[in-house]
Amino acid sequence: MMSRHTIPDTRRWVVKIGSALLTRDGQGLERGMLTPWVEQMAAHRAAGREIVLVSSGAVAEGMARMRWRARPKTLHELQAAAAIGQMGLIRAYEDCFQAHGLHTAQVLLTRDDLANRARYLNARSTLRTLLKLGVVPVINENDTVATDELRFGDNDTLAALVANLIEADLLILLTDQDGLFDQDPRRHPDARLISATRVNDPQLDVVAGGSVTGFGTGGMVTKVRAARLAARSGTPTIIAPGRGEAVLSRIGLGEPVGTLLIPCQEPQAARKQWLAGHLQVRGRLILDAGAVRALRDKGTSLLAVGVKGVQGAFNRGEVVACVDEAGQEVARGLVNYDAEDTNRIKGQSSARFESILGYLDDEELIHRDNLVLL
Ligand SMILES: Nc1ncnc2c1ncn2[C@@H]1O[C@H](COP(=O)(O)OP(=O)(O)O)[C@@H](O)[C@H]1O
Ligand SMILES: N[C@@H](CCC(=O)OP(=O)(O)O)C(=O)O
Repeated sequence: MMSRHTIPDTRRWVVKIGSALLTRDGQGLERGMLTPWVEQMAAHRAAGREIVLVSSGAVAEGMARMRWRARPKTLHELQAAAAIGQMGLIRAYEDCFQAHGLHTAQVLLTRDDLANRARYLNARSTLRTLLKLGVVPVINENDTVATDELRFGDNDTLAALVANLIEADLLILLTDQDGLFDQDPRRHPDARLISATRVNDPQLDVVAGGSVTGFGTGGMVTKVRAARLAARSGTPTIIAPGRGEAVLSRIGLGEPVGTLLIPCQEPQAARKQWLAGHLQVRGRLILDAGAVRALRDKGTSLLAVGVKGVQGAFNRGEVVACVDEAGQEVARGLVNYDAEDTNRIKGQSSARFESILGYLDDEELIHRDNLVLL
């Protein structure tokens, strides 16, 4: 099993710096704050590690520049603040990394970019190319265009999906606390730090609370969820204190910093991770009990004969959720027929597809290679 001892051998890191840490309670960015992190990341780069940075703080920096004291309420003001602040964020990182002879690249992503297969593959190749060129990508959500339904919302989720995208060896979430505690240390001064546990530890759902500062988003809830997402590519997560002395250097040495969340499954194939990380599905297929058993226990493809109902308007090749009769999601996958044709062939064996539809594309409704169990 992986442990702290294996961390020094990790090569590709995603480091996320959270809003709560960067904003200094709404005062905006201060370059001096970035200096130690950048210095340590540059040292890791020089030692052969690849680093992708996910940085929050655009909205807060935009607010500070416009001298807005309260977080704006309307979406367009928030998006304007993000656009203003992102300039400062990127400029600050560029200056700091340049001082170490390193180039940076700005990458702004929306949830849709990772949900669309072609754009996902493009983002992956671009990031890989940047890493090969020795550049440090600095990623944030593209807040200017992201609408509510299309948002990651918090950068923990974004960082985890980036870790999946590039199959990172380690995800580090730098925050304003020493790590994950058994209760929120802001409210309970006697809270105790959890040093390491597996991502499927049910205790995690009990202890992780939300964010209370008004600057961070999601708190520990989204960090635990991010660790579980990252685990799909076999990537362990460390939630660590951004203000801790030499925090990134110590993590690289395998020292017991923060909270280590350990994956407990074999890494999934990249295509399956993409499916599982898909935050939006186009439709739902309601399966009978036999089909649920076949998917879960036998790892088979989904056949139309086991489908009782079809919901949503989806096209061939889009992602749909497979739910049991109680509505619980069992799996998701890329469907081989559009919603209208799926409705016509549901409950039927593939031998009848041609007479019903006038053509036969695939015998399976979802092939097992394009299906991931949840
Ligand atoms: N069990 C817990 N352990 C540590 N912090 C917790 C816990 N539950 C809730 N929190 C809160 O999570 C906050 C960090 O999350 P957040 O504000 O979203 O930061 P960031 O911007 O770094 O993502 C902490 O300031 C803390 O108040
Ligand atoms: N994209 C937003 C950050 C979202 C956010 O606050 O996330 P987090 O750092 O996880 O609390 C920004 O740059 O302001």
